[in-house]
Amino acid sequence: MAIEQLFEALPLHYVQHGISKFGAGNILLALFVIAAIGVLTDYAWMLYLRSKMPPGPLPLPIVGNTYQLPDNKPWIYFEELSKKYNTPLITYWIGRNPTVWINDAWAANELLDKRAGIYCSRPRMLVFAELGAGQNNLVNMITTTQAERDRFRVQRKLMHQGVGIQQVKRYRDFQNDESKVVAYDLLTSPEDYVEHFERYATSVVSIIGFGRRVGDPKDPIITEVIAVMHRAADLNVPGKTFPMLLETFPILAKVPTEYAPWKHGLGGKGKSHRGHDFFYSLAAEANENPGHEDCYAKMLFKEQPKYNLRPQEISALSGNLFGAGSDTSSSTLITAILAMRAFPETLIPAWEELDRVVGSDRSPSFEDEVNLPYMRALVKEVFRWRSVAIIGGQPHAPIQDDYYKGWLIPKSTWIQGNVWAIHRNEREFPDPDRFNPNRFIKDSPDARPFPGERGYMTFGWGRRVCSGQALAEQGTWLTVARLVWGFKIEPAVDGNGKPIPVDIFDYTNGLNMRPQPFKVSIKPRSEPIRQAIIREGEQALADLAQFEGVTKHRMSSFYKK
Ligand code: HEM
Repeated sequence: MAIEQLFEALPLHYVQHGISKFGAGNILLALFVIAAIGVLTDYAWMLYLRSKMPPGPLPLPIVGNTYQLPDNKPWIYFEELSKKYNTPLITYWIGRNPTVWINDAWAANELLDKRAGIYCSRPRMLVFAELGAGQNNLVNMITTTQAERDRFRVQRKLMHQGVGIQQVKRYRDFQNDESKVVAYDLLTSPEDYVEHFERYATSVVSIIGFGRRVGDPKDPIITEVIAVMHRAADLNVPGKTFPMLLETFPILAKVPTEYAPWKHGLGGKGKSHRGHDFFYSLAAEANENPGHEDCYAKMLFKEQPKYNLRPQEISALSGNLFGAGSDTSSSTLITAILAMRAFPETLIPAWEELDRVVGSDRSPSFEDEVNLPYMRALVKEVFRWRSVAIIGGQPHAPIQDDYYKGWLIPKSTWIQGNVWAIHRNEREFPDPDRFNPNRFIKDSPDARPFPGERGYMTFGWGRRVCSGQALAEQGTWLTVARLVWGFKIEPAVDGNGKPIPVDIFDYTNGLNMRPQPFKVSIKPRSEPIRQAIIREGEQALADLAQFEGVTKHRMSSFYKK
């Protein structure tokens, strides 16, 4: 920060005057000495902090450990480091910025859940926050001052009014209908399963938010928003290239975008609000449309005077439904298909249970959940096996200095929960890459103690735990149960009739990860089941007709402006 201010405050005429008085060589020498002292002092400070903080590799001056980072999936590397140092926490320096990586469920629970009041903030984030919606978006909100915490509470409350545990029960009918449409669509184009899942997830949040369903998998609201989410997820992986290096050299963010290739593709002054204008326009349009009085956008406009909501806040609150809810939920369903394809033996007990409790004439409903313990365990294992938010979403940050096992965790440090490492710890999940629902069956020899009642940390922690968790859990349960009930998930075959293998490690590199495209055969399990899927699908489409509608807004047109 001090460097930035100095840079900004250095008027040109001082420099010219200095050169004529002392000579360019002397000036350069003086600058070099000052810079060297600056770097050494800074490095001494880094080493001092390092001696107090959880262990990790030795950082270099200025660049820290940045250049030791692997090109891909750094969470695997951090898991290895944690094993190497034999500590649940490690410190890794991206430039001059230390990040504490939590690689163990019990440590994550102790710090982020039990000490939630301390670890409730986010750190200063340039790429994701300051060049975007900043404090207007709940996801980024720093909560170090009382005023910030008060605003955070308002935003969490408003999110809760939309997708809190009690609220999401109201959405079950149309969520169930949209899930029936997925099964119906899989009958005609099973090879497009990714599109069907994306349409389902987007449509559910679109009905909640804007009272409008999304019936066409090619609707730009799906393709454009998911593309933006993938780009954001890629940008936010800790890396040794720009834009992540901006986090450690914030001064570079001040350079005008036209002279700063490292900022291309990010927001910029005057342009960074385009995405927000888009979501605000969607919300305002929904607010003016007659009908669906209980949609989230209308609620926000109703509450606007009471909470003095800024347009950017309305935009972020409603946009988060898409941003946080559609890619995550659809990626989880893709993972479920991969798991079923790679571990077919896990479907046999599920089919036995579904056939006994539900039968072939209808698909499972929310009411069946209580009678389907194996299905419940299978869905929990989907959440555990390959969690979509693989580094726990955005970092947390403590609002004061804190200590864990004698190590210092300074105020505002980046704290990242390494869900990859947490969910692959042999102590809690023996043979962790095996998809094994028995881990979640009570008293099973494969079950192990795990902090918290759910048995996984897929949705984050403490006061920042995912606001949409209840919605995502109920929808994932229902849709996965329906897929298992309805379909045989088998190897696809190539031109020579040979089964096409799948790779359970072949995932994307984003902060929200999903399997790379893979081929699979999805066929109805029996004729009566096929008939039931058609019957229910057609009925669901008729029920959903009340939500048909089009928007005049396109995200791409906002970006072209
Ligand atoms: C499978 C689906 C989903 C997964 C795995 C997931 C996971 C996460 C994770 C890990 C976080 C960060 C938590 C933390 O910082 O400790 C998060 C935050 C958040 N999620 Fe989700 N999410 C999902 C679906 C949704 C949905 C459907 C919505 C909304 C409709 C949503 C809204 C949010 C919001 C608003 C936050 C920010 C909370 C805050 O910073 O206070 N998520 N989510």
